[in-house]
Amino acid sequence: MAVLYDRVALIGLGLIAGSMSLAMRAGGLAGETVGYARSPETRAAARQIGLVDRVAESAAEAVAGADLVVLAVPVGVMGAVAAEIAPHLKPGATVTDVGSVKQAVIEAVAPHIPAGVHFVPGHPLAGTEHSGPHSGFAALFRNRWWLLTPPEGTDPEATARLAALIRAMGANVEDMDAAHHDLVLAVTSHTPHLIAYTMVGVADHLKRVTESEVIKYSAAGFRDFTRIAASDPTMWRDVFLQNKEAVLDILGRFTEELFMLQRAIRMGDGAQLHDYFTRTRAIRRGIIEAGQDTSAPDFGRMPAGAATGQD
Ligand SMILES: NC(=O)c1ccc[n+]([C@@H]2O[C@H](COP(=O)([O-])OP(=O)(O)OC[C@H]3O[C@@H](n4cnc5c(N)ncnc54)[C@H](O)[C@@H]3O)[C@@H](O)[C@H]2O)c1
Ligand SMILES: O=C(O)C(=O)C[C@]1(C(=O)O)C=C[C@@H](O)C=C1
Repeated sequence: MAVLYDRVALIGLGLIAGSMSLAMRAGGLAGETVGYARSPETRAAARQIGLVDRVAESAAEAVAGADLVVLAVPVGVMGAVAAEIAPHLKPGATVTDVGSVKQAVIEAVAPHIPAGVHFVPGHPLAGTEHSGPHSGFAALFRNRWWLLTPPEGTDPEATARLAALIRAMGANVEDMDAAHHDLVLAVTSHTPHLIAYTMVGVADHLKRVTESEVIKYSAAGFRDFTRIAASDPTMWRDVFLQNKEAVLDILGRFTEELFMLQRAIRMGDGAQLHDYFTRTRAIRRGIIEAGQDTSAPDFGRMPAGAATGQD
């Protein structure tokens, strides 16, 4: 594989940045990777395991001379990090981010990007419940979608080069409008996470009544909820605060459906329940027939055979 960027700076050294670094190393895609994270413990851990080629002591040092800068921090601090690095960006460089929310990140980051530097926002639809410098792995993005939401007027060459890097890491790239992205992700990722957090919270309250039974007899469905509910609290706090409108919209619809099902149960309306579950089963079967495996944790997995990157 050819080197696509001579120097790549990764700001934040957690699951996503770590996985990118390892994937770029595996494919020989970057001349050098330089990383920075705010906490000295994270920088020390990254240095110890050789997560990047070089760990910098400041964000400014990390981005100096970098051809690609990746913002891989919680969405709530993207703007502050962009402000910090802005004066140190190399003319002609590309800045991208991997945040789970796009409109709020664009609003926070774009005003800081100097003329002559390209900003191409993005979001890999791949992750796990783990975080931190030890959690990354090179295959994370393989056969997953990676959405790019370049605002109008973004340099097409900068976007195409970033897309080539993403494909070389094994993912498939699609462009999407940022507002549409936020609504889609509110349905497929953000609200499901909130529901998982809530369900585990309910079980925790119940534990006082049932003692250890909740854990002891937890079946696959509840186990999947606990996996999702183990996700990083800072990341998810920021996602809900930064994608507030779309999540509240979907949550409102969810609550209406839940009340409707609650009423059907109370009224003993078996036909309504059966009809509803028949419809949802058809949706799941339709997804599988289209070749998309939706088994947790892969909301972002591509239809089989859609990968165009290396394997
Ligand atoms: N975890 C997922 O499943 C997933 C998937 C796709 C996208 N994302 C997005 O990717 C981004 C990173 O998520 P992650 O899972 O890699 O998180 P993580 O918690 O594993 O890593 C975040 C890193 O950012 C660092 N950091 C925090 N504040 C900082 C600051 N002000 N300056 C410099 N470094 C700072 C932390 O020290 C840590 O190294 C988030 O915006 C998240 O929404 C996450
Ligand atoms: O599999 C998981 O653990 C995830 O939560 C990954 C997941 C998702 O919801 O699909 C979470 C947040 C992201 O922004 C992208 C991917």
